[in-house]
This record gives sequence, structure tokens and C-alpha cells, in this order.
Amino acid sequence: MAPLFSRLKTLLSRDVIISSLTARDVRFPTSACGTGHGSDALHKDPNYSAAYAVLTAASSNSEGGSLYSGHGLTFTIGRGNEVVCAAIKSLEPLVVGRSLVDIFTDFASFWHSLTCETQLRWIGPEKGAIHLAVAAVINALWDLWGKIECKPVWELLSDMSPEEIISLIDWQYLSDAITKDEALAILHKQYPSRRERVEDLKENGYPAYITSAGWMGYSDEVVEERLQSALKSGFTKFKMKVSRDLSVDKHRCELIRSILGPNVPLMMDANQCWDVDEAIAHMTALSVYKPLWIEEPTSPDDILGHAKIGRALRPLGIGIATGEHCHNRVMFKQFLESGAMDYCQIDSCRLGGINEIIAVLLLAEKFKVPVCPHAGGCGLCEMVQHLMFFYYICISGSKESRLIEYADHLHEHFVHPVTVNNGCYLLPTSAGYSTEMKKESVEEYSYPNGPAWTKTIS
Ligand SMILES: C[C@H](O)[C@@H](O)[C@@H](O)[C@H](O)C(=O)O
Ligand SMILES: [Mg+2]
Repeated sequence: MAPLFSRLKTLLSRDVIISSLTARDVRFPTSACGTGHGSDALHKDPNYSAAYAVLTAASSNSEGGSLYSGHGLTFTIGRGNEVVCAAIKSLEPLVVGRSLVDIFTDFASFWHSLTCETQLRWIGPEKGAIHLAVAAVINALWDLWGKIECKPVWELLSDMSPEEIISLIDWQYLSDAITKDEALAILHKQYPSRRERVEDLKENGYPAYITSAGWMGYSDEVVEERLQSALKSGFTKFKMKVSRDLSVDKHRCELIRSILGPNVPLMMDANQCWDVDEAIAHMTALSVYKPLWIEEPTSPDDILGHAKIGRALRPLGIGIATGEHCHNRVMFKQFLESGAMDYCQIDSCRLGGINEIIAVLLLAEKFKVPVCPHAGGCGLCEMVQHLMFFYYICISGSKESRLIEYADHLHEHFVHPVTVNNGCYLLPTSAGYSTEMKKESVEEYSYPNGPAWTKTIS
């Protein structure tokens, strides 16, 4: 029996079960009054939202209240939230009544039981609203586990042995690209030096780039003001949105480069707005502004298209970044194996939560593609910090070419929001996955009956 699992059995008896699962539809009116927050070429009016899953755990033998609660979420940009909340409710019979010890000591089987339930899998499999719902539930379980162990999730993961980490993954569909032995070798390589990297993180944090200075809907004045303030607070790397309109993009590039200078790293994000050949033509025209990468240049499902764009743009010094809409490990496997992705942008709740994300982090390491996770949104920064700290400590062993995205929105609604100082994420110390939202925020922004919405609607 692995040490972590025996310790878990001393902390919890088998009769501690999941006693309830609720889904709350929490939406923030970020697009109200045409603020432009979060907007891009295709998503012009996002209302950043969380399909918020709350799990409670209690002893099945007592009348008493719950012992623990875990909070998880998946990110949507508004109306889709109702579909994901309904999908979370559909998972309830697979979750409520299950023993926590059974779940955590064979987490891969539990994960598989959610993604492969014989009738629900038809509306995926492992994609779309049902997979987002799995992510919310799995994220809530990790938050719960961290709280039981009194550790932030990055630390819970980084204290696991390579074998324990491997046991979290559902290996189905992966064996042609990475074997368990190869994954173990990656983890064992970094094992002896884990402590050094924890110390480094405590001292220096982890470098971030900022997105929220360059949303599509911002006026020139707002872009300028936000860039200046980001520079002042210590950011040194930036991302801007690009669109189908080349003259608008050139104008914004001129503006942004005039403020940042020619050499500050600048990323561009097209949010899927071009066909493959259009992407090549558009980015060739923007190459004078020296973007480090072009993100989501075309359909997120078009692996061969990304490969073609990459072949055309790499000679111009532009890499291909994608992944925020890449819905499962099988898609990532193909992107990585075919050289269609230069920066791997896992999303903390597009994939089915931490268990599947670890599989992708290991795949990316095997194919030597740096991971720069998608964040921002609502609660994504809170989650990805744990994933990147774990990735650095246990898998990559290096910060080179690997950045965490940061956007400056909605952190105030979380009980333990991220702390970013001088352009770097700092190590979180509170137990769990940083996913718990403030009760008053959940009430205020519950859709459609929370005061924030009744005021807007009436
Ligand atoms: C609608 C959203 O804000 C997206 O524009 C955002 O997630 C973006 O793609 C990003 O990379 O941060
Ligand atoms: Mg993006």
C-alpha cells in the first residue's frame, strides 16, 4: 500500500461518503455596458460564469452534518452555463453515496466511471458539456482531498510518489503515444530535486504573462492605460487579441509596440477566427510585430490545419499555441505527436479535471512541448497555478519557455484568490484547490435570481 493511501485511510474511515452534490449557476455580467472585458474575435460579449459544483462528505453512520466540503467549477461565458449545470446534476447518481476512501485510492477507476457511464458517454464521449461537468466534479473532489490533507493541491500532488501519480490517470487510448514506464521515467528523473524547486517557488514564484490589457473590445485609451498599469506592477510579457480585420490589428499592434518597445514578448490570440490559409496570410502580415506565438489560429479541432500553419509561420519566428478548446487527452496526443502545437495550453476545466491534465502534462513532456496553460476567465488562474507548480516541481523541472496566463478579473469572489507579485504567481498556502467562492458572491451572482441579475433584468 502506497504511503499516501495508507495515511488517507487513517484520516478517513470507509463510511465517509459523498453526501450531496449541488450545481450552482453563477454568472458575472462582465459584458454589461459594453466594457469589452474578456472579448475576442468571436466571443464579443462574454459573461464570465462558473458552473459551480459543491460536494459535501459525511459519515454514513451518523445523523450529524457534513464533515467536509469541496468546491469545483468549470468556466463558461454565459448562457451555456445552464447546460453544464444540468450535466453536473446528471452525474449526481454516480457520485453521491460513494466512499471517499474508495474514490481517492482508485481515482482512475472513479474518473473512468464518470466518463464512461454507459448512457451518458453517448453525448460525449469525453467532450462538450458532459466533459465540462466531469471537470467541475473532479475539481471539487481535488479541493476536498486537499482540505482533508490540509494541503494546497500543488503540495498534495508534489508529495506523491511517481507511482501514486501514475495511478491517478485513466490510461485508455494513450499507450501508443506514452507508456506508463515512460511516464514513470519522467517523474523519477525529477524526483530527487523536487525540494529545490519548491524552495525556488517560495522565493521567486512563477512567471506570468498578462492578457487583460489587450481584449478585443477595448478602446485605444483603455489598452494604453491597462498596459501602463501592468508594466508598473511588474509584468514583462503580454498577450493581445487579433481579428479578421487586418487594418484594425495593424493599428493595435502599432499602439501596443509603441508602448512596450520592439523586444518585449508579445503573444497574439485569434480565438479560432480564420481558415487555415487566411491564418497564414494574416500572421505573415503581422510578423513584423514579432509575436512569440499565434494562439488558436483556426478551428480548435483542426490538427492538420494547425500543423500546416505551423510549418508556414515557424520560419518567421512565430510558434503555434492552442489547447484551451482541446477537449481531451486524445486530441492533445494527436496535436503533440504530429508537431501541430509549439505551446500546449491545457485548460483546468476543459479537460476532465486534474487526473486527465496530468496525462497531458506527461505527454507534453515526452514530446518536448512546453506547457503554458490557459487561464483568466473565472477561477482559471486560481486552478492553473496549482497545476503549473506541480508540473514544474514533478515533471518539467524547468521554467524555460513556460509561462502562466494571468487576467485581472473576478479574483475578489474567491475565498483564497491568487496572489501575483511583480509579474509572478506566488505559492498558495491554504488547503484545497483555491476554487471555493465567497458565499456572498455565489448568492449575489446566482443566475437568474441573484440580486446582481434581478437588478439588471428589472
Ligand atoms: C472569451 C475568453 O475571454 C477568451 O477570449 C479567453 O479565454 C482567451 O482565449 C485567452 O486565451 O485568455
Ligand atoms: Mg486564448
